[in-house]
Amino acid sequence: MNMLDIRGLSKTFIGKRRLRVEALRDLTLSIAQGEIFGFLGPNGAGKSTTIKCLMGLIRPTVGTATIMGEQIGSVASRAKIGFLPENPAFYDYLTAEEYLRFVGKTFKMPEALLTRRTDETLKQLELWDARKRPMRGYSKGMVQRVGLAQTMIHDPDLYILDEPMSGLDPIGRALVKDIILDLKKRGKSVFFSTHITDDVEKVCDRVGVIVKGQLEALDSVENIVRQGIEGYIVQTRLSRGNHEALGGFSVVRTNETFIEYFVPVAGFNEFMALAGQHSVEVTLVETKRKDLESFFLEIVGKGK
Ligand SMILES: Nc1ncnc2c1ncn2[C@@H]1O[C@H](COP(=O)(O)OP(=O)(O)OP(=O)(O)O)[C@@H](O)[C@H]1O
Repeated sequence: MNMLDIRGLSKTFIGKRRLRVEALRDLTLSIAQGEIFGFLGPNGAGKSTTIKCLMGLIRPTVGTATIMGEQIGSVASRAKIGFLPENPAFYDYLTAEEYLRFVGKTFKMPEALLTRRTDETLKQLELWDARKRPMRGYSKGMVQRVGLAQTMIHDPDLYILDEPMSGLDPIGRALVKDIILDLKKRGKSVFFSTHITDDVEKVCDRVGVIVKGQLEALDSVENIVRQGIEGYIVQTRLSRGNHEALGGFSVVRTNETFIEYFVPVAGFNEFMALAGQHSVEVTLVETKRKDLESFFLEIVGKGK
């Protein structure tokens, strides 16, 4: 059974002066157990709308979705998820420890388990030293970490996180990435939204790119990166062989020891044959690939 199954989900908002906004159009996708899925899209693409539908906070106009077999919006489906909203707001007169205990109680966790999980989670999110302080004195990064902590307290199998790295400094981002990877190791599934490609490249198995409410691409990160091979940077020793024979290839860099050529994928065999025939010594070959960022920008560009 899939952890998450979305079938033809659409949401149209009727705004001021009865203006229609098609925030989400016919979204279909599934998340398998143990999968980390990045839902990537620019601002206003429909990421939060999707997540709000999955959490039962708004009703889809058309379509359905199930979470481990339970209909979205049902109490049974909500109990199976760790959910981080886009801009979490807490009862800030509570301490992190009190708040986590409060959340755990809403999941009806038994006392001994709740105490153990509260301590573990506070430590994992590096909130242990601040656990007895009211959250109103917390920095933005600490509040975001409490947000993540409350998703983990009941140790759910599926995490739905709306921009979990937003507002965090590089250390905070690295911590969140480590936590997501740790969840994966423990067989958990994560669906998270972001507009930052680097977050996806580092932690995700698969990515869906959404633009203007439409899913424009859905593939494994590995495939995207592999398909993005543009060619090779081949380094050769300047003092060896007849470099004129390689005049058909563009030189990308040169210094007193080496000349580096850009060799397109289709020209690689020819380059190596010519280098061999003319005694040019090849010292290094590096793959030149389009990164996920370029892939994302291309898709967003097409969607405009
Ligand atoms: N309650 C609402 N009423 C009218 N339009 C809405 C409502 N909520 C969202 N929208 C519109 O739906 C579209 C998608 O918004 P959504 O918040 O889902 O985007 P997003 O991908 O999460 O963006 P961001 O990265 O900026 O958070 C936008 O055009 C937005 O203005």
